[in-house]
Amino acid sequence: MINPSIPLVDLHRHLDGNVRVKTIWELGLQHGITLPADSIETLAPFVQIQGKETDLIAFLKKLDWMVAVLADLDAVKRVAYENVVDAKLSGLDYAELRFSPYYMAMNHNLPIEGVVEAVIDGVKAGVKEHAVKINLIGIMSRSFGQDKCRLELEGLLAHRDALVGVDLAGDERGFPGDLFTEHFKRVRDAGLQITAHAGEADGPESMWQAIKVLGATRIGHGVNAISDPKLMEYLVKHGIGIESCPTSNLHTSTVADYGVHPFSTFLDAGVLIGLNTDDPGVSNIDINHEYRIAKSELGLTDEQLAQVQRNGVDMAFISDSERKALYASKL
Ligand SMILES: O=c1[nH]cnc2c1ncn2[C@@H]1O[C@H](CO)[C@@H](O)[C@H]1O
Ligand SMILES: [Zn+2]
Repeated sequence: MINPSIPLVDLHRHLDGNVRVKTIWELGLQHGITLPADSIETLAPFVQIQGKETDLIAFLKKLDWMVAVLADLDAVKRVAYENVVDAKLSGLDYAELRFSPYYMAMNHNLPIEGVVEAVIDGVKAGVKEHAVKINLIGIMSRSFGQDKCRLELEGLLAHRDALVGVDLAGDERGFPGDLFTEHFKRVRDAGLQITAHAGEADGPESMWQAIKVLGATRIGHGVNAISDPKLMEYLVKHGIGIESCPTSNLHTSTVADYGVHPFSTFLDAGVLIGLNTDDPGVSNIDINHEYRIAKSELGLTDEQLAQVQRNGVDMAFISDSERKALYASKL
């Protein structure tokens, strides 16, 4: 299913949506934080999807316990470190881990910039011990509004050199992209790449905005593009990458079931589309699961799966020489 001669990548993976249940439990104990359950087993349903949620907002609530236990910067560092270990354990050659420093900081009033530093430190420590290539994408969590996102951006830009890009995540419907026009101008001025969650909880207009107003060259999810032929054409013509996360789409009720997921419509149209996990801890999946689903439920052939695997490498926020080296590492 996964072609061993092509690098395996995951470009859409929330580090703060991938905290191990055991770690939530242990950090809760360590810091005297009251959790909604009295064992690891009974805690799991509070942080992992059971079946599916009614919408994106309900899904996102599952992440709240993952950040509720981040009582100090050591906890943040631990979570970042474990994310690298998890990426390695799932067989990834390269991952882009994204995180929202304000969301991680807010429960215990941690310094936003300190959270960014702790994530960078944790990832560095992980990479040192485990041979896997990792880059970081900073998130602005739109659900907290323009001002909080400004603070978040400042914390991120203070460590601009440790990042490859910036993303916009959270409540897409309630907080449209154009609220963050100024923010993304600063991101572009800083020379960082841009991806944005769009076409997940809202329609094609939200994707146009992400591309034309914010400057996104990749789109997270983008499921709803298929209702706009002009947009589909634009994606192909301009090589805009779609970071698809099918199981997440099922869990947020963005699609009713795998059978109606438009993944192969994108592929057939020639859109650069890849497979990713989104929030592996919340969805209780890994990247292998997504490739299995793509074959058994989305109906992709082995050839198409290989194309998707290469698409991931081709849309990664890395330089051409890094891309070459990544491909060469599998030959
Ligand atoms: O599937 C998703 N769609 C939109 N936003 C998301 C998704 N998963 C996580 N986040 C958001 O990303 C930030 C944490 O990294 C949080 O704002 C969380 O709500
Ligand atoms: Zn996401």
